[in-house]
Amino acid sequence: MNYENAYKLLEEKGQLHLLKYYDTLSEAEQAALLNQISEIDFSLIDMIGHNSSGSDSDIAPVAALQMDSIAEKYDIYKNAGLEAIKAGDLALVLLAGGQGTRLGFSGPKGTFNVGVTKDMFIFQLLIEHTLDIVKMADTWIHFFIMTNEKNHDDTTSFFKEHDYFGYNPEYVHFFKQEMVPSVDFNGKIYLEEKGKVAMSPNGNGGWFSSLCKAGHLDKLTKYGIKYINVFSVDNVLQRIADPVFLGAVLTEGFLSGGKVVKKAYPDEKVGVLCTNHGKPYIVEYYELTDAMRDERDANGDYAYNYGVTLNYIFPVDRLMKIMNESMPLHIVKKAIPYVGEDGEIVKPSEPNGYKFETLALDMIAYMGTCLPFEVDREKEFAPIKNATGNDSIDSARELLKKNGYTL
Ligand SMILES: CC(=O)N[C@H]1[C@@H](OP(=O)(O)O)O[C@H](CO)[C@@H](O)[C@@H]1O
Repeated sequence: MNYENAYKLLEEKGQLHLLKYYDTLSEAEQAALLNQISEIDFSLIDMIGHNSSGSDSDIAPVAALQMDSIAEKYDIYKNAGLEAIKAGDLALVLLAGGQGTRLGFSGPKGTFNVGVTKDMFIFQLLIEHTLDIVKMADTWIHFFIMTNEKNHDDTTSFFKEHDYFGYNPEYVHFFKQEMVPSVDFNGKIYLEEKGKVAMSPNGNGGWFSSLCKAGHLDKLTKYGIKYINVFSVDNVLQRIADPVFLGAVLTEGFLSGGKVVKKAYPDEKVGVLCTNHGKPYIVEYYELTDAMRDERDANGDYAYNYGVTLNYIFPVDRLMKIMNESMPLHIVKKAIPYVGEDGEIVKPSEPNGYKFETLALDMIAYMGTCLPFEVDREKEFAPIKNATGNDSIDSARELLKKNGYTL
């Protein structure tokens, strides 16, 4: 895109301020800015005021497949899952494109070292968990890793430096999460630097379209992959490619599944798997009303007592359908650093605009059915989200120790 075209487009969209410092930029910076402008999806900005989440809902709880029932059919599930893994039906997608702002760690989250006396990187732990299954199934499992524009190079070089922690590099595939612009409360796109539009990852629901845009759809087809186990980078204890989970989804006749844990307390920051108009649905913790939080079932237990761990199994054929659907867009208030009136960079501590996100949990609604599969939180749920307190490095270290890890 040349300057004239960019000018015309921005004038039409009411975003001409993005060129305010154009003349002061070097040639390379000018080219980079024009390139960024050419990639902006302006239709997002028209959605402000039309947040499509949370409207017209009819929410009801669903019963989880609990650990005691799973134990009874453990061998049946495990064998069914292993058979599918051996047949090459399962691939993995690690969501590592987030910005990790809450943790206050500037590198890619997966490169964070939870070890104390020795190195134990988050990526390393996740790969080691997967290697357990690779050995059990005696087959490599395709391992896709979603990064973002900002952490991609650091992530890929980290894996190379550490020899992929023993994984077969031919089975590791990286792709970048798409970026969307951040805007002020009036829909004006922010500049992050004089020659740079403020962009942020498009939320974890964008992973499948980003995977496809990166050209990996061919691989899914070529390798005959039928299911994808998608999971977050932050839970260092989670079981990945878990044959028991996959086997339960398959044998119980569900189209998808989500691992859930019994909530530690009613306000725990986990999404709850339920139904909306009879279809599987997740109410995120910040959308859970007090009435839902306190509702009891016939046994006197909390009705929405199970939270998702962000570890799902999705069927590839349904994911392909989603590509043509427009996923609900969450317009989220955030504190966005920007170039102020005087040209200086401002770092606000309070929200000053919106970011646009689609969420992985919204994909559930397109899956037909979803099995809430209970796992033991002491053994499988150690998310690292914050620097201290709940879901922190400290709490994760405690849980790792309880599970026999020497840190
Ligand atoms: C959008 C999304 O997927 N949110 C997830 C995710 O929460 P965050 O606070 O966004 O990290 O991880 C939680 C589990 O740690 C899960 O319960 C929740 O639903």
